[in-house]
Amino acid sequence: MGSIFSSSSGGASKEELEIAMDKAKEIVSSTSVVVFSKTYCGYCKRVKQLLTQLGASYKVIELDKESDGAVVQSALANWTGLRTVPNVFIGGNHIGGCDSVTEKHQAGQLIPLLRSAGAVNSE
Ligand SMILES: N[C@@H](CCC(=O)N[C@@H](CS)C(=O)NCC(=O)O)C(=O)O
Repeated sequence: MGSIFSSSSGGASKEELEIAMDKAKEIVSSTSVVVFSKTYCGYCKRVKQLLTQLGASYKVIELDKESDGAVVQSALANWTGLRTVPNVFIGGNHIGGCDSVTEKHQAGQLIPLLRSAGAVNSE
């Protein structure tokens, strides 16, 4: 039985957090690029636009549309230390939020990461 606070990010039970963590890890390990996002989040839109512009294939999990989205967000925070969205993973590695993705792109590191993850063509 879930906690009565299970819909809030701060009140998930240990079991709910473990289930959400397993789910997040399964998605990250089986997908080359994952953006944990919220539909109304401008930073998320920026990241999704950049990835689209670079021709990358990526999976988006809109946490505000998932019934367990708040718990998944808490599990991601425990795992990565990042409480906000977007929360981006490439090739199974944690990249971070919009600022980190943008910095990597400006440093010329994003496209190589996307290539080695098989998310863009590598010619
Ligand atoms: N500096 C962060 C900003 C991200 C941010 O502030 N995201 C907001 C949504 S637009 C957020 O996650 N707020 C808390 C929440 O929605 O739980 C980044 O570069 O990703």
